[in-house]
Amino acid sequence: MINPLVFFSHLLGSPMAEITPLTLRWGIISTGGIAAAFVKDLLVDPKTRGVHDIQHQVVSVGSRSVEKAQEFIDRIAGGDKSIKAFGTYEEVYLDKDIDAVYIGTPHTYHYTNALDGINAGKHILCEKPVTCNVAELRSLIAAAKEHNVFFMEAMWTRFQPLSLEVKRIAEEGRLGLPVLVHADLSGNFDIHSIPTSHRILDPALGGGALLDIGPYPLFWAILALYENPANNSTAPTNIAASMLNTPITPVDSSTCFSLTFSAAELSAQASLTCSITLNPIEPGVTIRFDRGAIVISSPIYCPKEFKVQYLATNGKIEKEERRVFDYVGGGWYFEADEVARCVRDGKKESELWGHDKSLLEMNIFDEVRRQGGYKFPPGVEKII
Ligand SMILES: NC(=O)C1=CN([C@@H]2O[C@H](COP(=O)(O)OP(=O)(O)OC[C@H]3O[C@@H](n4cnc5c(N)ncnc54)[C@H](OP(=O)(O)O)[C@@H]3O)[C@@H](O)[C@H]2O)C=CC1
Ligand SMILES: O=C1OC[C@@H](O)[C@H](O)[C@H]1O
Repeated sequence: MINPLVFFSHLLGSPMAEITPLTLRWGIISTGGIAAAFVKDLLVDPKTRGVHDIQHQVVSVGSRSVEKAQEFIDRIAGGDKSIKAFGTYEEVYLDKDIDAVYIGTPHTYHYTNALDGINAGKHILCEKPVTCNVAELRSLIAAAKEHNVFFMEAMWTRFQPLSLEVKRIAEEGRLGLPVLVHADLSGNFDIHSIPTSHRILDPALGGGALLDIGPYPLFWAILALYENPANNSTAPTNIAASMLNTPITPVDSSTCFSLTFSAAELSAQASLTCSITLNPIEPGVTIRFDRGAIVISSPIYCPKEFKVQYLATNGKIEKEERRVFDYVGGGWYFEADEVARCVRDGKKESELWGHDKSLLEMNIFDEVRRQGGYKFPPGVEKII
């Protein structure tokens, strides 16, 4: 017989729950900037964000050099002696003490790294963009199904409390249906000062604006338009794109792409831009509806506030509500919590950022690159 107190408090993630939290044991691939940010967040006590049903443990770190792996553990995890430092990624995939692998290498390595982890029977959280092209992604999804493991692109913004609230308001009906999304992510990478071997400039590492920061404006279009029930999960009927190249290497410095959703009940468009030479703008995202707007502050990968504007019949703003979000840590642990819960519950993909959304993203990026004339150097795409 189910004890209702335990049952309901489990659903609420309450400390009253008489359950042992699941500990997800992580192996980390690479020691770069995002791997450091992700691991710092894994080390934040989940109770500080009201999470009591799962927890995280960093078990091993793999780098192309064992010294770098150890230096990473010393710098990020206070030299924790229980964390293993490996000088190859393979040792992480084969580590019997881990459940899941986090991949933080440059874009063009994601396919091979994720495939190696899947083939070793590990659950995978792989940085965005999940692969170079949709063919690679299809192959990874097939491999994950064959090996019966969880697989997800690390689209961390989807799991942040602000995004969950934006989605709730967007779909509750008061604003009507969404009509237009404007979203921009720009970041000045000082491309004239960094080496051409930097991952943001090197085409062999998938350099340029689209693949690195394009996922975020697209994410907001997916959340607001693709996910809207009136869209019935249909892909855009039109994609139009253009790219500006850097004068330094053949990667895009800025990209504009627009999407039209008109196959189902929804008639809506997204106008999306990204740049590696411009500074961020405010607001980063505006979602316009029949009867109002949601206006989201930069940085759009981890916004801390948004405004909801309700329009009167004359089109003037009759009411504006401001919502502010704050939390300890960087905000990457929300995606890690999702992985832990999915693994605990035997799910092979997330309901919030499932394979369909990564496939949509990579299909759109392939088309934007085709229209913009962005080609990877030969051999970079492992599957075409
Ligand atoms: N979700 C988010 O907020 C963010 C996501 N990202 C994504 O994470 C990925 C990595 O970005 P970032 O951490 O900034 O990159 P970094 O250059 O800082 O780190 C990449 C790491 O990958 C490893 N690596 C393996 N092969 C290569 C290679 N040929 N050249 C360079 N590094 C290599 C290295 O680790 P080692 O030497 O230890 O093997 C390196 O430290 C990208 O796909 C990016 O899109 C980036 C920033 C933020
Ligand atoms: O994911 C990202 O978000 C922040 C950017 O600065 C970074 O280059 C990108 O990879």
